[in-house]
Amino acid sequence: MRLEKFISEMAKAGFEGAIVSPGANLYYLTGLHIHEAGERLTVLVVNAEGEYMLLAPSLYENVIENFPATFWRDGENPYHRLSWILGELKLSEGRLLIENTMRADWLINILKLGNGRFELYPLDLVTRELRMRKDRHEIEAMKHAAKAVDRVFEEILGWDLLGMRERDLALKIELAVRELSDGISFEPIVASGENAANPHHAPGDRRLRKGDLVILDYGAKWNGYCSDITRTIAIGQPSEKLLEIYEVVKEAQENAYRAVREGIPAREVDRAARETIAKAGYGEYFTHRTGHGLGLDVHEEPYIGPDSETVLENGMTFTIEPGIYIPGLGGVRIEDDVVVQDGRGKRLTRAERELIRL
Ligand SMILES: CSCC[C@H](N)C(=O)N1CCC[C@H]1C(=O)O
Repeated sequence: MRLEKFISEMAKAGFEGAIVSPGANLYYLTGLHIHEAGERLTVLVVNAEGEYMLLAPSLYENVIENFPATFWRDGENPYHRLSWILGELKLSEGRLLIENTMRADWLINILKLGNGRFELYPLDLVTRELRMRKDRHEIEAMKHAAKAVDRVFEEILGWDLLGMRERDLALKIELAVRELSDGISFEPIVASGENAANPHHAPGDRRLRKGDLVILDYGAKWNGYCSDITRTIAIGQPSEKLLEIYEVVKEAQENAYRAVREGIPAREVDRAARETIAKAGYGEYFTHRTGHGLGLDVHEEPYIGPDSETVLENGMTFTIEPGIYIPGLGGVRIEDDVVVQDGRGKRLTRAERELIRL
């Protein structure tokens, strides 16, 4: 069904075919969950006439059922097979869509096969429009993924965090997420004290101390769909300055959430957060966009930034996660996952947003 829709949109957009490698698009289009195939060439080839063929390593022969596929064995050259498939599907030349995230070695070999006869374009020219609006099954899966991270936050509040290393806390969070879901949507971020001034801090050996604000950013997967939550908690009594920035970020997040409306450009949501932070005098310390789309990928369309033209529609799902990061001092970020429903935003993640002191 999704594959048919994709083929019709691809043809309308003037492309002769597409080459899709394993990942969110392949899963979205076919329901095939192919574990990262590593270096072994695995691609779905589709043409605008509705014909398609999966080329996969023979390791998958027993697990891919009811799907047109051809398998190659270790020792064979898979590109000979791919060349044959491209010929059969009349795709030896022309405008082709190619998976944005394809490995460079596969891409280079495919370009060699084309010998200058392919014009390649990123696949997401077509898939981003299809994937941006979620149906009720997708939203259901995202609600499950969101519930899991809310529950993990409740668990975290019961742990003895004082003196714990960031990396140990990140591992505990990962295990707790895995217990309640299909897995993590990205490696948890635990950023304490001055490390919290780095929005993508990699958890290290620093131990949580009294007076720290600690950013906890983690996500779960359910049926392929992601959640992504951030809460900032306090260990003991933080400084007045940290308490002040916490309140500013909380207000910015609330204002951005309230700004969500069907029919407005996504940049209006970003503006609501950014203006709140700028008015409080911290504009230069809000160094990233307000949010990103969320679905099969943890970062996808619609992006919620100052230049986001995408007009919000019911069924779109994204994060709202403003932050303030002050080098040498620390930082705060508060993030929820939101769906546009009945014309307004509805939070999927619901964990406590008031500052919790442990
Ligand atoms: C996938 S790693 C980062 C996860 C995090 N929740 C996130 O998306 N962000 C943290 C800083 C801003 C935002 C981002 O756009 O990267």
